[in-house]
Amino acid sequence: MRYTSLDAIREEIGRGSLSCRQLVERYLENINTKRHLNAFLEVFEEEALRKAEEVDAKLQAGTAGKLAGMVIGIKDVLAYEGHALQASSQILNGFTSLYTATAVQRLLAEDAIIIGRQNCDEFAMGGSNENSSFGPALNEVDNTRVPGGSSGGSAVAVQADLCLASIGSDTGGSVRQPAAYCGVVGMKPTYSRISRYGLIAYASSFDQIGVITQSVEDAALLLEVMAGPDEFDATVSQRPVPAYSQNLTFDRPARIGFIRDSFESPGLNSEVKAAVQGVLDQLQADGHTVEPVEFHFLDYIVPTYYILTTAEASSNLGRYDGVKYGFRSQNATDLASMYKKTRSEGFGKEVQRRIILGTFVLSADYYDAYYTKAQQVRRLIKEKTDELLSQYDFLILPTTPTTAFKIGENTKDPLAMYLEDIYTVQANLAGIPAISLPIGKDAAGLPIGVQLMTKAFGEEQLLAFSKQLMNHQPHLTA
Ligand SMILES: NC(=O)C[C@H](N)C(=O)O
Repeated sequence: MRYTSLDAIREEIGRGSLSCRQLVERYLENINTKRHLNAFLEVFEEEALRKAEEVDAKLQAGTAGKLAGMVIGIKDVLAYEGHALQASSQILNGFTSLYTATAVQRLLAEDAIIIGRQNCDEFAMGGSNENSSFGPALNEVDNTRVPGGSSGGSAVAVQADLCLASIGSDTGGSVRQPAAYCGVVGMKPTYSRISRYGLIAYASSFDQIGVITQSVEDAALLLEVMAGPDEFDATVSQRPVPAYSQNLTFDRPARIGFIRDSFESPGLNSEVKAAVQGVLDQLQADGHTVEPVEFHFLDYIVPTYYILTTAEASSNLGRYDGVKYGFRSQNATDLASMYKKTRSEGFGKEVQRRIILGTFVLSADYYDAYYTKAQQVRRLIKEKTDELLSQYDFLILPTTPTTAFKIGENTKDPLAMYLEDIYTVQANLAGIPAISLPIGKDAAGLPIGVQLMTKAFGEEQLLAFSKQLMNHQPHLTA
């Protein structure tokens, strides 16, 4: 028996047959029996139980917040005061957060229970969780396969019923891709919708906090709680936040464009293609307008993404120098060797690769050829995407070209790994919201996800339509 939404939990609590303490005990037991999945780097056992008792008392008194009964795991890139934080990296070994991320603070203020810190790719760089310095998290469906990444531990935790929801971050698909591989819901809102204060920076013009849940309803509720202006992050939108969870009805025919180029790309697995085609057919049968659209930038989006994100990362990660945070090499003889050795020993291979690539594209001789050019292409991608979204309510495409691949399969070939992001990075380049919904399984039982994108700040219609899509097709429920 598993709970698939906060509503189901609250109903049971209301009936008197469940308390928050019992709920947390149940998740702790699951975490314990499924330790091999390596989803959590740390479990806040005592603290979660204490908080559960507090929430039980508040529920009795009628003073509990919106998220009472919601047990959440947070990706190891979100600051939580007094708790270790290390982006799954050795360079932050021994570091403790001095403050709490705004998003996490808002969850706590609504009585969410934070149960632990989740495994991910180092500094959120990766698509398989294999770049974690704590080893990969494992896909629960098949332990020889990756859960996706970078929010791999967060997706597995929801897949394996170790918590009800997870908070991850999405720079180029890090919430949606693992959600697809694990058969759960993953949503990344509009860039600037949620404060990034307290989120470890990877590529600041792309990074967004996102949610991984079993139901669209829970995604809506979490987004509504975390979103909105924040004095600690000047890039956050001042737009008021709609009550997403109260407006989940979508009762008109939608105009849907499916990106034809994404269906014709050679790397697309035939079972994934057939599953997404099945969704399109169903939508059409339901009276929605479904039309193919041209998007000729597909070949450019992965290079553009990796030039710009590595450039931003090379700058953001400059702060880890052994002076201020976490790890410092013991093998240094002078200041310069301290910087060098700290960074060489503290960062893993993929992070070093990206710092070097980013430094290269920003170097004086190559700046215009790569960085400036990539900024221009980003603009074109954004303009084309916005244009399509002025004609269509939603754009639909697969979340990923394949289902979860084998551990080790892509580690020797970074380009193959980067190409897994081909369908997800468009939303980050354009700054628009996108969601991955579970739509079934391949012959081996591996989950498949479909992705929907909508215009900036269109979260309300995206969530409402997603709910309809999930409810309407019985096989779509997680
Ligand atoms: N961080 C992300 O959103 C995932 C992407 N695969 C990356 O490595 O950049």
